[in-house]
Formats: sequence, C-alpha cells, structure tokens
Amino acid sequence: MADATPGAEYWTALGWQPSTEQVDQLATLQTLLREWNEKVNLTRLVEGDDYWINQVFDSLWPLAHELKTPHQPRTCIDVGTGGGFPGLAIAIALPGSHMTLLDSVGRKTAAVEAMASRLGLADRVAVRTERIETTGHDRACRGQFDLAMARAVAAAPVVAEYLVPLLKPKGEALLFRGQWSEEDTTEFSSVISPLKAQLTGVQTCQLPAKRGIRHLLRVQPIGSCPSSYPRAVGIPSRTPLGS
Ligand SMILES: C[S@@+](CC[C@H](N)C(=O)[O-])C[C@H]1O[C@@H](n2cnc3c(N)ncnc32)[C@H](O)[C@@H]1O
Repeated sequence: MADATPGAEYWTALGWQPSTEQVDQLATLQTLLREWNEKVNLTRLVEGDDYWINQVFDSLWPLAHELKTPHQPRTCIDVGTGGGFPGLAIAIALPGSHMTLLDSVGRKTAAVEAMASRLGLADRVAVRTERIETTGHDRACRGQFDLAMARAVAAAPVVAEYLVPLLKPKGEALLFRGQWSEEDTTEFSSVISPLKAQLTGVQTCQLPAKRGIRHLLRVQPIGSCPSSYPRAVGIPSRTPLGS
C-alpha cells in the first residue's frame, strides 16, 4: 500500500498541478521502490516525507519552467539514475518527454527498467547500462539531448564533463547540487570553459518541512564540445577539470 499522497499545498509549493493519473503514478512508483528495495539496494528514501520531499519534490522543483509546457517534446537523459531519480519522476511529470535513464550498475538499471514498464512508461523511457564516459562518445547519444541531468553523482566539474557532450547546441545541463557558494560559482565558471560551455544560472530552493537547501546549476554550450571530452573511463573523477 502506498502512503497518503500529499495535500494541495505541496503541489502549490512545487508550482505544478499534476493530473490524477500522474499522482497515481508517483504513488505507484513509491510502492515499486519498496518492492525493488528488498532485492536491490536502491535508496533509503522511500517512506513519507523522505519519498515525497527528498525524492519527488527534490527531483521536480528544478523543472519549474519545463513543467509549464509538459507536452513539449524533449529528449532528456538522467546520468547516474540509481533508483530512478530524478529521471522517473520527471518522465511522469513531462508526458511529452523521452527519457534515457543511465547507470553503470546493471542491478539498478534492471530495477529501473522494470519500474518504468510497470508505470506504463516503456515507450518513452530507455535504459542504458554503461559508464557515461563511454556514452558520451556514442553517436546515438552525443549531441542528442535537450536536457541532460544528474543528481548526487560526482563533484560539479566531473558532472559537467559527463553532461555537456550529450547536449544539442541549444540544450541545457541541469546539475542538482546540495550546498553551493558564490566562490563555487566563480571557480566552476572558469573550470568548464574547456568544454565550450557556460554557467547560465544558479537557482536555490528551500525544501518543504525544512529539509534543507538545494541548488540547481544550469549549463549551456557556447560551441561544439571538443571530441576529447569526456575523457576515458575514470579520468574525469580521478582528475576533475580544474584540478
Ligand atoms: C549516489 S547515486 C545517486 C542516484 C540518483 N541519481 C539519486 O539522486 O538518488 C550515484 C549513481 O551514479 C552512478 N554513477 C556514478 N558514476 C557513474 C558513471 N561514470 N557512469 C554511469 N553511472 C555512474 C552510480 O552507479 C550510482 O548509481
């Protein structure tokens, strides 16, 4: 059984009015996560506010702009999706989107693929089991996405190297961060210049119920990302840009 779904004030805080079907899908996702968590260690954030705030709200607040045009066709990729966040929540909230969920751990992608199928999303959710450093050089993915995103995967310069090569010329990388400072902004802006990309915005959100501050970095290409990026598997995290 899923918990009670959140009240109207929750959706108002998010600035999004989901359909009944979308609320049902999010509640079903919670049930599926519980089931899969017994077989695969996906996430500990499954119950009550841990789920509705730290998973669902935290996945969707950065998409406030996109949630206004949910049926617009968009190609999206969630890199290091783990148990399916933010990607599955966004696939539910943006019915016009095609979402690729990527993780290098096969047990996780198998669970995420099964959950997407049970949610009726199989026709617009693709799953890849791969290191992103490899995906970034695959012609089927390089330069193909309107939105490339990652939450809790690596330090910001590492994530930028993972995401920028995947973007269309007018695409956008969404880097979900916890703490972030003005000093970080200055440093990060110069660190990503070799990728031919620029930081176009930093947004801040206080999660409901005082569950902490979150930041979102928006990064856009200013030219064609050099073919040397992403560097070989393991190099971006061992020797992050700017180190
Ligand atoms: C801490 S989990 C975060 C999962 C999810 N994004 C979330 O916020 O709950 C990080 C995930 O990123 C994946 N990951 C890390 N580096 C990766 C890489 N280079 N390529 C593919 N997946 C990677 C890990 O396997 C792991 O599942």
